[in-house]
This record gives sequence, C-alpha cells and structure tokens, in this order.
Amino acid sequence: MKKLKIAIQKSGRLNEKSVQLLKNCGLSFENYKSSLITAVSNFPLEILFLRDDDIPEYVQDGIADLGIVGENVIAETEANVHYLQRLGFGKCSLKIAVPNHSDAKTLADLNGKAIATSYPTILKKYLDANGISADIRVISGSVEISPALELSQAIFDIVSTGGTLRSNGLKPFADVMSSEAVLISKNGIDGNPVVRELIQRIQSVLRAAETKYVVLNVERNNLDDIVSLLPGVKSPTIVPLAEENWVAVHTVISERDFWEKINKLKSVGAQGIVVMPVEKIIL
Ligand SMILES: Nc1ncnc2c1ncn2[C@@H]1O[C@H](COP(=O)(O)OP(=O)(O)OP(=O)(O)O)[C@@H](O)[C@H]1O
Ligand SMILES: O=P(O)(O)OC[C@H]1O[C@H](OP(=O)(O)OP(=O)(O)O)[C@H](O)[C@@H]1O
Ligand SMILES: [Mg+2]
Repeated sequence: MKKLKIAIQKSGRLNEKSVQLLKNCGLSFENYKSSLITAVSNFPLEILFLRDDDIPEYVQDGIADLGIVGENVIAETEANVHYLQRLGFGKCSLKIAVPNHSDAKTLADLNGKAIATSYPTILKKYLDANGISADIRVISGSVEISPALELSQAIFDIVSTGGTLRSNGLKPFADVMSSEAVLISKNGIDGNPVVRELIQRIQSVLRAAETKYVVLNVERNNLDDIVSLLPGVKSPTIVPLAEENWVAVHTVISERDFWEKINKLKSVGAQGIVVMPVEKIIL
C-alpha cells in the first residue's frame, strides 16, 4: 500500500502535542527532526516535519496528504484544504490590541492608523468587512513590541493567556478569530482507508482525554441514586464486594463536569472513590 504523508510542525508550539497525539494513536516512529521526514514502522504513513506556515499549502498541493496545523495559519494562507478533525490543543485567539493609554474606543478609531501583524490576510479581510482603512505593517515576529517602538498604533496577533500583551503595555481591543490545531487533508482523500483508520484512532484518543475512569464503593441501598448519576459508556459496571450489601461501581466521567459529579456521588453515599486516566475509548 502506498504510504501517505502527514505534515506536522518541526518545532514550536504544536510540535510536541502533534507528536504525542500520533504516538498515542499507536504509531511507532523515531522523532528524528533533523531528517525532516520519518517513516512510521507499524502504519502506512510518513511524517514530514515542516514550518507551520508551509503546512496548509503543502496539503493543498498534495505534497503532504494530511497535516496538523492551527486554523489561524490555514486562514492566513487561504489554502483550499479539507477539515477532518479539531484536535483540542493550540487554542488561542487572534486579537487587535492597542496600548493601555490609547483612547481608541470603536473600530472606526483605527481608520488611518498603522497596525503591525504577522497575519496581514486575516487582518485585511476583517478590516475590509468592517469598512476600516488602516496601514497594515507586516512583521514576522515580536509584534507586541511595535507600538513601543512607534512602528504602529495597534497590533494584531495571537493571544492566549494575555501575558505578552500585558507585559508590553497593551490591552485587547477587538477579537477577530479563535483558533486551535486541526487535522486537515487534501481534498478528496477522506474516504481513503488509511485516513479513516487514523481519524478513528485520533477520535478514540481525544474521547479518552476528556474522560476519567472512576471506581467507587457504595451500599446496595444507595445504588439506584448512584447509577442515576452515571451514564458510563453504556451503563456502569457493578461488582459485588466481599463485604455483604456493598458493591463497587466502575464507570467513566467526563472531564467537563468531573468535580460536580464527584460531589454529587459523595452526597448520595459513594466512598473510596478512585480516579484513573483513560488511554483510549473505542466505540
Ligand atoms: N500562546 C499560544 N497559545 C496557544 N497556541 C498558540 C500560541 N501561540 C501560537 N499558538 C498556535 O501554535 C501555532 C504555532 O505557533 P509557533 O509560535 O510555534 O509558530 P511559529 O513561530 O510560526 O512556528 P514555525 O517555526 O513552525 O513557523 C500558531 O500558529 C497557533 O496556532
Ligand atoms: O497571550 P500569551 O499567552 O502571552 O501568548 C501570546 C504569544 O504567544 C505567541 O508567541 P510565542 O510565545 O509562541 O513566541 P514567538 O513569538 O516566538 O512565536 C504569540 O505570538 C504571542 O506573542
Ligand atoms: Mg510559522
């Protein structure tokens, strides 16, 4: 079978989590970044290590069949690719920010102003859609420093915790887009059996990451209350304990409402609650 190629970031914010995701899918490979391409020994796939800026176009042009990249980079390159799966990491926003002392209040106050960014395409589209005419200054990094250097009166860049904005005396002014890492493919390849198998594995890893395996003990006369709180994958597993009238309940709980659920379980008699990570959930 012809090997497919997946492009991931060579180094930077998405590299480690992309590598980890593929490894969690059971793919075995050496992380030889210096070779820029590595073969997976137990799955028909090769991994290309690239600058993230190049990934959408490589996938669009079929040089790579699949890619893992931020939605922001896809939007900036305007590459024509197919979205297969959101991956839940690399979450950030793209915002316009202005100096803390700026008196700009509405978007119209940006008319005629200089805005520094590494994302000119996304910014231009946003300004055009809002009827704003500004001078877009393209710089490749350290964008947040440009107002202090009097290169611009505003910036447009990635914001996550907001720490970089704060430490450069800037405040958020307009939210333009949110982004996370996504799995993309070239058009027309999503029916390929290797792609389908990879998506299935990725989904089972993502499902597991949102889930905890929980074992708890409860007296039989409180069991109905406990079970009514627990969906499980199908329904919880009930195992009798050596002590009469007691059972152990095995189930999975979503990370999202984990503490709320645990507190409710305790309030209806759950004891000795043990929580474990889940590696994969295959439906
Ligand atoms: N602070 C952040 N928090 C969360 N995600 C981020 C953050 N900064 C960037 N990202 C996401 O990670 C991607 C890669 O960021 P990184 O800073 O490694 O890019 P880069 O310097 O352009 O890398 P490359 O050398 O591959 O061109 C971004 O395009 C964005 O999707
Ligand atoms: O809101 P924050 O949590 O501070 O994150 C935002 C910063 O993160 C990214 O830079 P990164 O740290 O990846 O460095 P880079 O400029 O070298 O890409 C981005 O370009 C911002 O500068
Ligand atoms: Mg880049």
